[in-house]
Amino acid sequence: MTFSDLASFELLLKQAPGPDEAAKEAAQERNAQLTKPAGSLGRLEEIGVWYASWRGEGRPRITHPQVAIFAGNHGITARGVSAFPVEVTVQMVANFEHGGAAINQLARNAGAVMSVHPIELERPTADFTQAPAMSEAECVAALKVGWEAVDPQSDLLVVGEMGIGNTTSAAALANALFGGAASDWVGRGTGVDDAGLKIKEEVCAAGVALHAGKAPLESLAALGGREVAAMAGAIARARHLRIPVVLDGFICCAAAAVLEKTVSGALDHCLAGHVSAEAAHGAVLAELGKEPLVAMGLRLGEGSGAGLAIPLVKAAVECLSGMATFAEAGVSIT
Ligand SMILES: O=C(O)c1ccc[n+]([C@@H]2O[C@H](COP(=O)([O-])O)[C@@H](O)[C@H]2O)c1
Ligand SMILES: Cc1cc2nc[nH]c2cc1C
Repeated sequence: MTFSDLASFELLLKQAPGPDEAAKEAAQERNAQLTKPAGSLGRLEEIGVWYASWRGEGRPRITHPQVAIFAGNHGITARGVSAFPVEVTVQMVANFEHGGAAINQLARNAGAVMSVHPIELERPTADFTQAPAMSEAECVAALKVGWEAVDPQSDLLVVGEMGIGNTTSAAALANALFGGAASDWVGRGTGVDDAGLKIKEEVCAAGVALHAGKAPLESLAALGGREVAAMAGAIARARHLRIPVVLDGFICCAAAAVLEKTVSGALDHCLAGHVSAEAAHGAVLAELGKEPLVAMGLRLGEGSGAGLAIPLVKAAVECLSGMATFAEAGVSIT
């Protein structure tokens, strides 16, 4: 299964499998018999049943979580939209590869295997206030990096990103997808001051105006970045492989939103891992109808919020599949 242009990628999105209703019913039935008052594990119960429905098993386990980190560089960094220099992208890729980043610790903490995918860092995207950030072919190539990064053997996926300037790209994408004003979607990213925030707003508004009226996947090419497209590709592939996904912060969710806006329900196999401190992340989650698992004020990206949430998803599945039923434990119901 593959794609060669945005139209064939869209077709794949439309052909994606849905949840397994028999597995869902089996998990619900099992959940109802476990040694606890009905509903007393709260959202853990919902998450366990949701996970079972995507895996097609009434009593699943999570043994092979995967964290895939994508990196890209952005032409709009020349406009002064970040608190950090563009070289930090490649430097952080080296840090990921050497195990020194926050996500390395969070992935290990979660028992996840981590892969790092720098995408043509030496060739930044075009400044989207002047031209589309990527051609269709460049966007398709980046979608494919994500598509191919997913290990078919994994049973939970986190996608994360690294890309100086990408909160501006994500803000423009969210603005194009959801409407409103640039000021609704820009935030401080790595920590820009008020002057930087104003530049971000202008850059976002100019990009959205230049590329107005495009379909969501075309907006991804016009306003996104290579790491943004790769995350979208990975999330779409995970759906085909029935691998549930934990979404990360603002940039990850902007990438995911492209899929949802292309095909409604395209993110039904995804949970929101956390709500980032980036100003508009909550609004993106609200648009996607996702309730975050964790709200701890993170605004790092690189998959960190989702990595932090993996153990919660594991906990839900362990309870569903590992607990004894009332009958097995000899615990009285009445
Ligand atoms: O995930 C988030 O919500 C998030 C919020 C703020 C910043 N980031 C990270 O910071 C970088 C982008 O910030 P900036 O200021 O360069 O646009 C990029 O590498 C992201 O991983 C990520
Ligand atoms: C140091 C640093 C680490 C990051 N990790 C993800 N985005 C980042 C941005 C910066 C600046």
